[in-house]
Amino acid sequence: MNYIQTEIDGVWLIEPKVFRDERGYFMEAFKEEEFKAHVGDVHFIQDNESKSSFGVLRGLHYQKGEYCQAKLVRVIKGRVLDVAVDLRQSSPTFGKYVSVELSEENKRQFFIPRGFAHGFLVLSDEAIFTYKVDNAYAPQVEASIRFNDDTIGIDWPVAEERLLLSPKDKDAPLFRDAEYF
Ligand SMILES: Cc1cn([C@H]2C[C@H](O)[C@@H](COP(=O)(O)OP(=O)(O)O[C@H]3O[C@@H](C)C(=O)[C@@H](O)[C@H]3O)O2)c(=O)[nH]c1=O
Repeated sequence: MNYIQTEIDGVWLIEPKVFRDERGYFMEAFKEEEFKAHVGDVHFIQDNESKSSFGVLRGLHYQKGEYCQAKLVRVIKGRVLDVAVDLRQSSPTFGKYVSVELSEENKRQFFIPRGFAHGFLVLSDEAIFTYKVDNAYAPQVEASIRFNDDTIGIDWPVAEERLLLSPKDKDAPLFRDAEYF
């Protein structure tokens, strides 16, 4: 696997080695020791999966305080634009974001450490998204930031009229009202 540092410290792009033959392909999707050596000692405790159709935008999500989560995300069907927003107040990239296209074809993975908000937009007809998290789901402290907040200025490649968001995400607070880390 190739571990590539992104422009935001702590956010990684991971490219698995894919072995193709006449049967199809094989790849190692997660290797704890290797992950630890490159990225750090993250103990994942839960795997999640969601399916969404074109234009679905989930995010920007985070869990507050001690329930914050690191996420290792990937796409097993379709194509998405995945985005991580730095909420770490002492970080030189506080308020900045990094985005990457993840797809069934490129099989890239994206690691988002604790202290970030995360979201993704589906670019294919359908996408199945799967991810590991290192902390328990805690609905009492889950929070969203508005996907089109001007301060963050994410360049989403689908027109707003075509987006489908949950009511909670549509009315999410702005970045200036978020809880930072
Ligand atoms: C995230 C989550 C949701 N749920 C339930 C709550 C709810 O009834 C249903 C759908 O939840 P949501 O609308 O929050 O699902 P969704 O919008 O897909 O939320 C996810 O979005 C992406 C961008 C992330 O980064 C994730 O951490 C998570 O916040 O699933 C769980 O039971 N466990 C979980 O870990």
